[in-house]
Parts: sequence; structure tokens; C-alpha cells
Amino acid sequence: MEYMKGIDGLYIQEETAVTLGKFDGVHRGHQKLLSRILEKKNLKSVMFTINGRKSGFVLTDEEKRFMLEKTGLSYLIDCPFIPSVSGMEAEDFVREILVNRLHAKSIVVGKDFHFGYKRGGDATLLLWLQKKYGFQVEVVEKEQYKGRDISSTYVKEALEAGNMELVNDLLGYRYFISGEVLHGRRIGRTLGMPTTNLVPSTKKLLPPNGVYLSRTRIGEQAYYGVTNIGYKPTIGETFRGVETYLFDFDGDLYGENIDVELWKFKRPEMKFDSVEHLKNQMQADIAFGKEYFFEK
Ligand SMILES: Cc1cc2nc3c(=O)[nH]c(=O)nc-3n(C[C@H](O)[C@H](O)[C@H](O)COP(=O)(O)O)c2cc1C
Ligand SMILES: Nc1ncnc2c1ncn2[C@@H]1O[C@H](COP(=O)(O)OP(=O)(O)OP(=O)(O)O)[C@@H](O)[C@H]1O
Repeated sequence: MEYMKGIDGLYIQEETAVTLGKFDGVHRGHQKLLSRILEKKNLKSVMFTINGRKSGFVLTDEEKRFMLEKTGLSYLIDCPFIPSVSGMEAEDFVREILVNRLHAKSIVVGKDFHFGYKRGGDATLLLWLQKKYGFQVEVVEKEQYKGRDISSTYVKEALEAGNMELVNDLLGYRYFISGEVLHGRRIGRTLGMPTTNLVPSTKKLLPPNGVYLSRTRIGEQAYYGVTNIGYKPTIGETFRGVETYLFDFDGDLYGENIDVELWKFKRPEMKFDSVEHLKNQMQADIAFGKEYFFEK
């Protein structure tokens, strides 16, 4: 997969099948569009992403790239929402970008897709322009879950509520947090519970602080465990971290990149009056997690 940022110098020689949108989270609805462009074997597949926000993403840019890399997508275009793009009239965008620079022969969008200056363009306009510019448009019905259209907004609502089962159903894969394993204060070790600490990107949208049942991917391996998200109020930390106790793991992970999938919310993070009480609660969390993963 080739990654391209911005539209300066943007040019793809080959003929393409393009899908357009924000694509935060690459949820099940987005995946439907993606599979349509990937089906067109005689065309290169292009995901044209455009997003104006600076933070609060279900997937960070790196995580999105990691996910899309595995799908066989040919090109990922990351276009900032700058005036030279957002100010373009819809048809100008189609002609200048999609036709002249990307050689789009197939365009796939969801039913409610809007683009161009003041969201002036939509799927109907694209259908209208098919003949004039020699491409074919496919307008995809919205993928639903329990009677509601799946959208990034829906995923974010579920995430903010800590409803990981719903988040994961909407995404069609398990929500995860990527990062490098850093050194904690090494108190975990003295508690008999060594943990992996990572500090997520400030752009990453996290569920509420608390303890979650998790599965951590490390290269080709995966380990079940329990993860605490928060500031560790008992010992008082200055940053919001993601800390995981891995079941049945013994080794050194400092410096490794890991992906922590969150499966289920267990309890909110709490401030304990002693480290001993915290330790007892952590042991109870671990016992709960082991029962969930290994005895269900
Ligand atoms: C499963 C689990 C649950 C935790 N729950 C809490 C909590 O409720 N309150 C808290 O202050 N810290 C909590 N922590 C964080 C501990 O304070 C932390 O693991 C310990 O102090 C070691 O930190 P260190 O890795 O920086 O040495 C939890 C950690 C884990 C792994
Ligand atoms: N549930 C869905 N089913 C099919 N297509 C979808 C679905 N959701 C979005 N799309 C399409 O995927 C593309 C990217 O969508 P985009 O990320 O911009 O919106 P969204 O997922 O609805 O998020 P938001 O809630 O931020 O509007 C658009 O073409 C959109 O119409």
C-alpha cells in the first residue's frame, strides 16, 4: 500500500476505483465500501480520506495504516481539510482530483456521502456526472446495527460509554490501542504483578478510565489479560496510561510495540487508601479476567 499525504503533486498513473470519506475507525460500513473497490481487479484501489479534526480518533493515523495495509488496498490518500480542498466546488473536485489526477473509473460511496464546497456535492451528483467523465458510480446502502446506521459517531458514543461489546460489534474487529511499552515506576513488580505500560497518542479516543478485560497482540503472539486505563490515583500518575497485566507471560517487553484490544469493561478506576487494598482489588480483577477468558 502506498501512503500519500495532501494533494500537492498527487497523481496516480493507473486507472482506479476510489472510495471517499473520513473513515475514522474503518467500521463495518467503511469495510463494505472497501470490499467493493478491492473487488475491481482491473483497477487500483484508492481510499481518499479527508478529515478536519485534530484529535479524538477511534484509530490514529498509524493504526489506520496498519489496518488498511492488511487489506490489499493499493493507495491511501490522507488529505487535510484545508481551504484549497474544502473550498473546491463539488464538480471541480471531481474533475481536478478524481478524474485528472486519480484516473477514477469507479467511485464507491455511501448513500449519505457529501463533498465539495459547503457539502454541495452528493451521491446523486456523482451519478449525474458518470457519462460526462467516464466513470461508474456505486452508491452503497448504509450498513446497520440493531436498526441504526453504523457511523463513526455511533462508535464514539459507544466508546465514551465504555460499551466495548457494542464498539467491537460496530467495528467488526476489536478496538485496540497501539503503543510502545515504556518503563512504569516498577511498583507492579513489587506487588507481584508486573505490567506493560504504554502512553497512547493524544489523538486517540479512549473509553472511560477503568479496568478492562483485554487481549494484547505482540507480533504474532497474543495474550489475554486485564488492563487499567487512567492516572493510577492510588500512586498518583501525571499522564493517562494504558497498563496491562498479561496472563501467563514472563518476559521483557520494554521497547516493543504492542496492540491492546479491549473486550469488556470491568470497573471504574478507583483511589485506594493503601497499596495493599489496591493489590487485593487487582488480584480480584485478574481472577475475574481468567474466569472470563478461560472458563466460559
Ligand atoms: C488490573 C489493574 C487494575 C488497576 N486498578 C487501579 C485502580 O483502580 N486504581 C489505581 O490507582 N491504580 C490501579 N492500577 C494501577 C496500579 O496503581 C499500578 O499497576 C501499580 O501502581 C504499578 O505501577 P507501575 O507499573 O508504574 O509500577 C491498576 C493496574 C492494573 C494492572
Ligand atoms: N454504515 C455505512 N454503510 C455503508 N457506507 C457507509 C456507512 N457509514 C459510512 N459510510 C460511507 O463511508 C464513507 C466514509 O464515511 P465517513 O467516515 O465520512 O462517515 P461516517 O462513518 O458516517 O462517520 P460520521 O459519523 O463522522 O459522519 C462515506 O462514503 C459514507 O457514506
